[in-house]
Amino acid sequence: MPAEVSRTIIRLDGVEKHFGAVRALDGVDFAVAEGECIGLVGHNGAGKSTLMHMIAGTLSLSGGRITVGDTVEDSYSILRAQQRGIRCVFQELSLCPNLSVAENTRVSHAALRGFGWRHRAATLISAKLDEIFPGHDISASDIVSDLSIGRRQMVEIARAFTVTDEPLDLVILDEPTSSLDAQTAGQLLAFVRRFVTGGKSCILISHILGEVLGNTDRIVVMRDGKVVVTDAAKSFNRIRLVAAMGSVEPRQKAAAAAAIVRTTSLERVRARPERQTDGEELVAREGEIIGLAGLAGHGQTDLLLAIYRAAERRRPGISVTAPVALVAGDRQSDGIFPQWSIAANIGIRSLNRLRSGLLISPRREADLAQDWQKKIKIRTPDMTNNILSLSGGNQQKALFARALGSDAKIVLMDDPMRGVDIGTKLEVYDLVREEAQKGRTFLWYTTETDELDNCDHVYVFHNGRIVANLARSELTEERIIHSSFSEAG
Ligand SMILES: Nc1ncnc2c1ncn2[C@@H]1O[C@H](COP(=O)(O)OP(=O)(O)OP(=O)(O)O)[C@@H](O)[C@H]1O
Repeated sequence: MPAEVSRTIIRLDGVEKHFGAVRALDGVDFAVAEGECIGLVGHNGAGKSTLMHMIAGTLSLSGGRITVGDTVEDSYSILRAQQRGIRCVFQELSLCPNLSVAENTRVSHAALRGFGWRHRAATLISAKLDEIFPGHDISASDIVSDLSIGRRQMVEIARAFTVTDEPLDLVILDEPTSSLDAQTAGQLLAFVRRFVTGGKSCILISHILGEVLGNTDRIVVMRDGKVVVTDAAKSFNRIRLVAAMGSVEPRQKAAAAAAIVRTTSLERVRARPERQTDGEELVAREGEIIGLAGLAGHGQTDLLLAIYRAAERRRPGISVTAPVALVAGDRQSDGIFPQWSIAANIGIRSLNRLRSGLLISPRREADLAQDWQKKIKIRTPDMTNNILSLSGGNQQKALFARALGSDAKIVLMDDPMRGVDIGTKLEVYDLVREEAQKGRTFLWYTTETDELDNCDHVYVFHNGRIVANLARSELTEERIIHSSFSEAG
């Protein structure tokens, strides 16, 4: 990026944001130049999303100053940001579920009105989906609630890049690849490079450090509400980046390689996907960590949910022999109870243990919550705060605590590490392996190939069927991708 000649799109000076006692932003200076892609990284709760809310105008400042172009903005707002060509794709998706993809496009473009607006909206969004995600199978007439979370994320991203009568200079992408499989994420990152090469700007927030190192021009590291390091992306490697975030150096490969001794072959789950016709089944035993892999939306989540339901009520083709807990991947729609405290959200799966007589003991609930707050570092001053006061990654940690803190012998994980920072991820991997050693069974769907290193063996899915069963020694990215495109017999 030729910094001296580039126009500054937006500048923040000494920006503060307080939520009660929490200083989410504590004097942040930050600027975006024309034609650059900035990578923004930091631990869960570091303040990344809050900073993006400032730039997108969705939250007001507690202190400091915002300048867009040459204008100091005194009453900056979401409307003003849009007029100045600034858009944001937030972590929590904002599409209206009961509307179609085209109708959702109309919602963010007032210019799409009058006769034939529906057709114009459909053409606009379809063209952008084709440009960013060639080969996608989303129709403009699809109703959003019928789409998988990954496809919803694709629509939300494509919509942010559509242009009618308002300018478009800067797009903020807050963990945009969290629900996308590796191939779709690659399409998006390639598009982002084309976008910035064309003179536009992007801010990319991601916990997948390879994405940031490989696709951005400049990296900004946040820690506890402050910007602690800003430098050219090429001056970082993984070790420097992880150190700047204040986390430990990744060691999962070595740890995962540690021999896992199985003492029993007690079968816990046996499940055949509905569309499986060749007799192949998923089998999970006591103390095993079983991976589910393949392109997103190819039946992995469906099978986990079927197993979850089978624990309640018999289903053909599935046998489950012990209590089950689920860590949902889509925390917005089936994970958290938004009206409840963090502690209540964690305790809900352990009510029997928390009961004192007929009532839930607040003391026991608080103890359980505190114990897990320490174990996986849920960043909050008070576990009785509402769950929505947590950053996205910390909400995800609370869902982990709910499942691991329960008495379930079988834990189903539906791509649960999305949005969890690298330091915590490694601790959770250790925890999962420890729990497996003690006899728990894990079924773990993940879109991050690295995570499969923690598994004893991995079932690869394609078109709703198991197409390969790979032992840990056979696991390579190429092998998984190759299997992902093959057909079951
Ligand atoms: N509405 C709110 N009420 C109270 N506290 C909040 C609210 N929103 C954010 N916070 C707090 O502000 C801090 C920064 O949160 P933020 O969401 O910006 O973090 P983040 O870096 O985006 O984290 P993650 O990687 O988990 O998404 C956290 O301590 C969070 O709990």
